[in-house]
Amino acid sequence: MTAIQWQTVQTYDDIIFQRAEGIARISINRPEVHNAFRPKTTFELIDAFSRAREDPEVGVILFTGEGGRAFCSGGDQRVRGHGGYVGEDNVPRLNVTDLHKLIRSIPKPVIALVAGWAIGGGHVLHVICDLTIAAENARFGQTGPKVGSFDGGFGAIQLARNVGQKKAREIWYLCRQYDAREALEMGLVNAVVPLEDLEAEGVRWAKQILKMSPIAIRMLKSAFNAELDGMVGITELAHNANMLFYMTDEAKEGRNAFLEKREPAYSDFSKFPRRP
Ligand SMILES: CC(C)(COP(=O)(O)OP(=O)(O)OC[C@H]1O[C@@H](n2cnc3c(N)ncnc32)[C@H](O)[C@@H]1OP(=O)(O)O)[C@@H](O)C(=O)NCCC(=O)NCCSC(=O)c1cc(O)c2ccccc2c1O
Repeated sequence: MTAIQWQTVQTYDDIIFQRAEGIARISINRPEVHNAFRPKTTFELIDAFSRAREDPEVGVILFTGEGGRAFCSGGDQRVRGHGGYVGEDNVPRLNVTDLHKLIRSIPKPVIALVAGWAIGGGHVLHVICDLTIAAENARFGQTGPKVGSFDGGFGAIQLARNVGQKKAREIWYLCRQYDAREALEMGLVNAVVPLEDLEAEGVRWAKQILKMSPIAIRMLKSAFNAELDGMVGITELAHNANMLFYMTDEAKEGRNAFLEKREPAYSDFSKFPRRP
């Protein structure tokens, strides 16, 4: 049972976006196809995640799928066309890349709550999340080489960071499926709980994180990413340092001197120590 009263934030066709007590809940709502995503689903997810990012009341995001039988089964193969997934505008695209980058860089923890299938591109989505809590009925795996696809981005590289190179290659080369216990053993998920407790457990983890320092959590996510994300990761960490610097009197002295049009030299930084 979930002891939380979710409020709808925004209404969409393919997803549900709710919020309560500092937690956002974003859920794929296409249970008839095991929550496979089409371009519209992905655009809606990007919109909801962006709103959750901008919302100062939200500290943690739960990412899940409706129906209890699937988190997500990846790209909707019925609309897979020539060079991508085809949306209502008839244009083929792989817009899930933008969702991957957003979940990666959003400065708030994203927790995947996986019931049932997390497979193909749906598996990649949980791999990218900061944490994963699995229900006992969860099943994990990649299908790309079976269905003529592959994800050489976070789907391969972050997976290898999570479970090690040998296991990641096994998962991709053999396209086997793994149950929740196996997933826990290999470090693919953080915890396994009964299906009926999944959401409550996610809320419990989120509430524990919400008690922590938001800036400490933000800097940690940024630091974990920076090691792996090259110039983009270092840029995010560096700009978080900017955010902290802008909070100091030293940085404010520079801004004030400019605004006050002080002459001849703008700023007076002499009172600020040069620390060891
Ligand atoms: C997940 C399954 C193993 C479940 O099998 P099960 O027997 O339990 O259920 P059904 O197969 O009967 O499924 C019920 C119902 O759902 C439909 N369905 C399931 N998955 C999809 C799907 N992905 N697309 C469309 N429809 C789906 C299924 O057809 C049934 O409908 P009915 O009308 O027949 O009742 C099994 O369903 C399964 O293997 N699913 C496919 C998993 C898969 O291969 N996914 C795609 C992988 S590729 C991908 O996701 C991908 C997407 C991207 O955007 C990328 C972008 C960039 C790089 C790579 C990308 C990428 O790899």
